[in-house]
Amino acid sequence: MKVSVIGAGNVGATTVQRLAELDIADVVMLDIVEGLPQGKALDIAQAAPIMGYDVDVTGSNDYADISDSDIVVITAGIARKPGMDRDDLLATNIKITQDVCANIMQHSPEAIIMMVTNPLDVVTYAAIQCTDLERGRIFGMSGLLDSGRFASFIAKEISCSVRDVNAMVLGGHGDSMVPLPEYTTVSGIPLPEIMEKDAMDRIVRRTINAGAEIVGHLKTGSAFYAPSAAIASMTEAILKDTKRIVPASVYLNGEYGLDDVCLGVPVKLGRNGAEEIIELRLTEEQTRELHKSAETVRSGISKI
Ligand SMILES: NC(=O)C1=CN([C@@H]2O[C@H](COP(=O)(O)OP(=O)(O)OC[C@H]3O[C@@H](n4cnc5c(N)ncnc54)[C@H](O)[C@@H]3O)[C@@H](O)[C@H]2O)C=CC1
Ligand SMILES: O=C([O-])CC(=O)C(=O)O
Repeated sequence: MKVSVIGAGNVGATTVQRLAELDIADVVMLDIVEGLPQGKALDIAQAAPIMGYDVDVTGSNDYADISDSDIVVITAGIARKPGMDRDDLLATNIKITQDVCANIMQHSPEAIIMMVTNPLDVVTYAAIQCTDLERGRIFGMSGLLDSGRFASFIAKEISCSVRDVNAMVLGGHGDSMVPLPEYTTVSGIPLPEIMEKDAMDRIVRRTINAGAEIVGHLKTGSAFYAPSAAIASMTEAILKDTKRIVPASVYLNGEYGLDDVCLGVPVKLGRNGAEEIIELRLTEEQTRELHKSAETVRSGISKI
């Protein structure tokens, strides 16, 4: 099997490292900067005998090298700095995404595409417009990351193992995201039964702001360890056809009462990508929040 990662920056290179360590597919890392993907790929390949993985890791500036990929992950684009919103990246990253998608269509048209570049939901919509892939074969990673952050804050708050927390965050990957405490459990126990409302509200707010919190610390860019973990985990679910259910940004065609927009909702991941959209029974308030989030994404889409 073969996975190509476009963009050899923080998210791209860390994703390649994680994928290599999973030992599930050969990996090609591509970037426009000459030498960058080659150097990082060599470094990761030289860790193979020490870490014990057998897959090939190569770096390239030539799209011919991504041919016959099973999955292409797109991380190419600029990242935000303190004081910026993800939407501030739109103009630059849409152009990059259009260029990258045209190249993928030329060199690996059968691949499943996972978008990562921000602003995630708008960029995913733009990528869908540039490709003629079946729905489900192109989607964005964000909800698994946001849910992971939510789960990590919950585990810290109640001092329990993160392994027992199963969190759910829907909506756009931005300030309008919709963490769902009612669909979040700790060892099967619904979160509202074991956490005070004040604490829950505080953790929800921190989850929504989690990307910006890291940007504020790093100053030079944004998060990449947890994002790459989410990408690698989703890639593994697809390659191994595990049918994991995780939130991801997909094109909605009537689901949740929404049309012609990309938004984070639970999907089933398998060999054909996001194979099924799961429709949760939301309360009126949750539905209102999800629709508000869709409006925010739509306003970005109108600027493409
Ligand atoms: N969906 C999500 O949850 C997350 C999304 N992101 C987004 O991922 C993107 C990448 O972030 P980082 O890796 O931290 O940035 P980075 O700046 O470290 O790396 C970006 C890489 O893209 C490359 N690039 C730019 N234009 C290109 C093109 N036309 N073709 C190929 N490569 C190109 C650059 O040379 C650079 O190496 C950003 O837009 C960031 O906002 C980051 C974290 C989470
Ligand atoms: O905050 C950012 O710009 C990067 C990102 O999407 C995240 O870490 O959630």
